[in-house]
Amino acid sequence: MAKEIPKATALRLPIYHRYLRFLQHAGKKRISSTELSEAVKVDSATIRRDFSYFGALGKRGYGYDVDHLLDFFSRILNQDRLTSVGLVGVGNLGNALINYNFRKNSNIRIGAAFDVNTDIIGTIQRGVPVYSMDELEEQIQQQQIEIIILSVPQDVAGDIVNRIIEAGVKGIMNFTPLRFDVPRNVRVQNVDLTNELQTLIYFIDSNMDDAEDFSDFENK
Ligand SMILES: NC(=O)c1ccc[n+]([C@@H]2O[C@H](COP(=O)([O-])OP(=O)(O)OC[C@H]3O[C@@H](n4cnc5c(N)ncnc54)[C@H](O)[C@@H]3O)[C@@H](O)[C@H]2O)c1
Repeated sequence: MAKEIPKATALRLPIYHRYLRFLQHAGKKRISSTELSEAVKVDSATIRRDFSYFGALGKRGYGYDVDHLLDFFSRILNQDRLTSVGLVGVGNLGNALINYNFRKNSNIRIGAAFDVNTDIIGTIQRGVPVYSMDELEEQIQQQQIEIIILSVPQDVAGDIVNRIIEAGVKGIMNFTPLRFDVPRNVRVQNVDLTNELQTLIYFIDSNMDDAEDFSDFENK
C-alpha cells in the first residue's frame, strides 16, 4: 500500500469490510461495483476510486473477488493492531509454543519470553528474546504486552499472575492446572489438553454406542 489513503476512504473501509464478510458467509464469490454500491450506499465511482488507492483489485467484466477483497481489507484494517503476546515459562510446553508462534496469523506474535533459568535468559529462541523475571513488569510496559501465556510450574503461577495483572496485562492463557480469581477487566482462558482429549474420547465412545444401537436395530 504505497499511497497515503484519504481519511474519507479510510473511514469507508470498515463498511466495505463488514459487507464483504457478510457476502463471504453467504457463499458469494464475486460482486460488481454496482452491486456493492447499492448494498453499502456509496456510489460506484467512489468505490472504484477508493479501491484504486490499493491497486487494481477488480477485473473488468468480472467484478471483485469477494475472498480476495476481504482478505485484503482484513489485512489493511488489522495491520496496526498487532497483538503483542508474552510467554512466561520456557520449558517443554513454552518452547513448543514459541516454535509454533502463531505463524498462520500475522497479527499475533509472541514477542517476549520470561524465565528464571539462567541458561536461557539473554538468549533468543526462534526469534523470541528470553528475559529474566526481574524484567517482567518493565518489558510488559515497554512492549505493551496485553496477553501472557502462562506455562510455568503450578507452584509459582499464583505469584506470577498477581505480578502480570499489576503490570497491566488484560488476558492470560493459562496452561497450568490452577484456576485464578482475577479482576473483572482481566480475562483468563484455561487450556487443558487432558480435558480436550477426554471430551474427544467421550464423543468417540458415545458415537460408537449409537452405531451399536443402530446395528442392533438393523438386525432386528
Ligand atoms: N494444560 C495443558 O494441557 C498442559 C500441558 C502440558 C503442560 N501443562 C502445564 O504447563 C506448565 C509447564 O509444563 P512444562 O512441561 O513445560 O514444564 P517445564 O518444567 O518443562 O517448564 C517450566 C518452565 O518454567 C520455568 N520456571 C520455573 N519457575 C519459574 C518462575 N518462577 N518464573 C518463570 N519461569 C519459571 C522453568 O525454568 C521452565 O523453563 C505446568 O504447569 C504444566 O502442568 C499444561
